[in-house]
Amino acid sequence: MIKKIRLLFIINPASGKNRKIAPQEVVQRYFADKPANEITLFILTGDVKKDVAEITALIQQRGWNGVVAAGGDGTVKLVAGCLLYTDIPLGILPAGSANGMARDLCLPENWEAALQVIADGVVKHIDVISINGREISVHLSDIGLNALLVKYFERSGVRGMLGYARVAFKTFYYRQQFAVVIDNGAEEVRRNAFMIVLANAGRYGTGACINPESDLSDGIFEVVLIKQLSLIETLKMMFSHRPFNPRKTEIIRARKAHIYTRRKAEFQIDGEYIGKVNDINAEILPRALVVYVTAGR
Ligand SMILES: Nc1ncnc2c1ncn2[C@@H]1O[C@H](COP(=O)(O)OP(=O)(O)OP(=O)(O)O)[C@@H](O)[C@H]1O
Repeated sequence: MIKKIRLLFIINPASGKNRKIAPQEVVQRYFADKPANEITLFILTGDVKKDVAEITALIQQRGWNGVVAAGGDGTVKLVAGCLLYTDIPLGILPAGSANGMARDLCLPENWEAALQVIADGVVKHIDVISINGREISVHLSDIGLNALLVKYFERSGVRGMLGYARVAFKTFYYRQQFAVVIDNGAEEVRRNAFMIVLANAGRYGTGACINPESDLSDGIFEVVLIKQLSLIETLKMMFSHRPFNPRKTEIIRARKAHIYTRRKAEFQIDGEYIGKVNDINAEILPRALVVYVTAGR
């Protein structure tokens, strides 16, 4: 008997700026010869509050087999927030410009192959980080240098690798160290750092490995401190995709952490610039989210 699946697709029309074909076309084409399946499309409007309210209501209305985020990490985060503790699996159609979470889950970049992963129905429970009790981070959040890069990048409107490199050099030029106190319940650590990462996952969308200890289902997250930063090191991490020099980083494992910076610093969550902060309470929500994964991974 053919298994019937009922899927809700949340599509971000603004993700992956330069794409030639809309994800909904690929979804409709993929399911055209599978009429037993029921597909519903929801196109995000950009009004986050309204979108979240409508998606939450839709999720509660019907028995979905899965809800798919078609977009980048920001879209994945938005949909994940609506699915926490529901046991409804989250699928990812990597339609963003960088797709860090899809990469960390080793999902295929090709959309038909990514849809096949969802149709295959293999799932895994993963952790999520709660931030200040009102936000979640599924992938990587950080304070300092990279958040400044995200801010410049969002505001500059530039696209593509060359535009990214230009903004990255500008960010690097204006880098600043700041004093930070990190308390994970077991110890209080005082350091100077250029950047502090709250890492559920391991790699940025560029492929740069920031957290070699990443395990999405281990019930802990890593606080990664970048204490020294040279241009060569940064380029190496961005383009060779090897982990950052361990002598210049420090990794603190935590279930809960309080992070305090004397001076306010830039903050980003899953690729979205949040603003300046100096006080963050982060806590792991173990296995709060179910995701579709490639069989055998
Ligand atoms: N209809 C829309 N118009 C404009 N912006 C939108 C719309 N829907 C969602 N957004 C915004 O898109 C952002 C999320 O984009 P997302 O991160 O998924 O894509 P991306 O930036 O292309 O990908 P990546 O994070 O992989 O670089 C959110 O800030 C969200 O508010």
